Amino acid sequence: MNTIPKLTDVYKTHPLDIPTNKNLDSFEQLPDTYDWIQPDSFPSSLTDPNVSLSDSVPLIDLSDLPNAPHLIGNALKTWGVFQVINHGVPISLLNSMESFTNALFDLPSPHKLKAARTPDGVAGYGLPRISTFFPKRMWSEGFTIVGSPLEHFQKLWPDEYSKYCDLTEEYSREMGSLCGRLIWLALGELGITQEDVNWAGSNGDFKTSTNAVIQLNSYPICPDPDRAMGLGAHTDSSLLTILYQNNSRGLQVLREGNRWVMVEPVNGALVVQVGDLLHILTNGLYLSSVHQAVVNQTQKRISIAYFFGPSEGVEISPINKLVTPTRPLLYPTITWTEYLRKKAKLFNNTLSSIRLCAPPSGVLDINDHSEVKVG
Ligand SMILES: C=C1C[C@]23C[C@@]1(O)CC[C@H]2[C@@]12CCC[C@@](C)(C(=O)O1)[C@H]2[C@@H]3C(=O)O
Ligand SMILES: O=C(O)CCC(=O)C(=O)O
Ligand SMILES: [Fe+2]
Repeated sequence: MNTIPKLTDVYKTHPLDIPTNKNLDSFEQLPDTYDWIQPDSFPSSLTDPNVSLSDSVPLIDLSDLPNAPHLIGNALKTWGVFQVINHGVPISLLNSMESFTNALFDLPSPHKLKAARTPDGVAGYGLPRISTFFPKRMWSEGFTIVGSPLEHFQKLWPDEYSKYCDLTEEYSREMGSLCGRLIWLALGELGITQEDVNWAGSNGDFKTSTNAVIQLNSYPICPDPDRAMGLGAHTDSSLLTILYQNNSRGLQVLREGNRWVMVEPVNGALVVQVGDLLHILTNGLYLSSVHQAVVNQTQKRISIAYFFGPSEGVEISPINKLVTPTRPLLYPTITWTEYLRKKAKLFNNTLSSIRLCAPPSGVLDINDHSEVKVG
């Protein structure tokens, strides 16, 4: 029988033992193993006076009904990312998730290691798998939640695990419905209706056909932030990622394939990013956002990424209506698990490795990551 691999089993065929970071708070100087100094990297609006500061990621008010859909479509075609306010997710929930994330990373290292990710697993405490693609270590810690976090939370908080399980479940529910809303607004701008996406479910709410992963990130204060890197340049594999960042700069997005732009924190806003699978679904029309997280010397930073993707077994391929004589089929059919397995080996070259033909001329190809320099 041909069984469909579960998201939690995706790395069973490609286990990786990634050493966890030492307690980063204890360093007064940047150790050589964390020294990224990047002479060839793209300029950044923070460090390079030639990079325009007026270039800022679109900020969209979701309650601005006549205009929001069009602004979303434009942002995803040109940036692959925008910030959203009036999104309907209670600010109190965002604050609670922020406190919970701080509580998790503030636990002593040996305690956090009780919930360490196994080499062939997806969930738990540790450095993201992408760290193995970079020659130097990343100045961060992560914790990944897939499905129920019960087992891990029981180890971290034997007395309080259930309140944290309830909190992450509520967060997942709210983020899932926001993702559903945003996807339909974004697809609607391309003339796509529910009939064109048969896997979205009979009422189009994606409830039974999607999966979610929550990634908690922590970036401790760094003694030499200009030489270090929190999370190296990458795209997300999801359809859509919704990122909450506390009031501290760090997230940068690659603009027009040649410069980094800081995503300025806005109170209560969420950052919405196109992932590789939405890029595939829209036959390359929406750009998968290339991004990285830098660190700073004054404030600890946390972020919470919600990756919204199709369930195991759902096959993603470019929507028929978006394949035309002038825009031929760019990608083959693929599931999220198949894609993640390829990405575990090919990282930023995964999209270009499965591309069926060159993108139409005149179309900016920021998703050809073979040019992304990582220092
Ligand atoms: C479903 C997933 C997306 C993700 C890989 C993972 O299996 C679990 C963590 C996710 C994350 C978070 C940090 C950046 C990233 C590129 C990584 O290495 O792990 C993403 C992965 C992704 O989107 O490809
Ligand atoms: O911390 C950030 O701002 C970025 C996090 C991120 O890109 C991720 O978790 O995939
Ligand atoms: Fe990311």
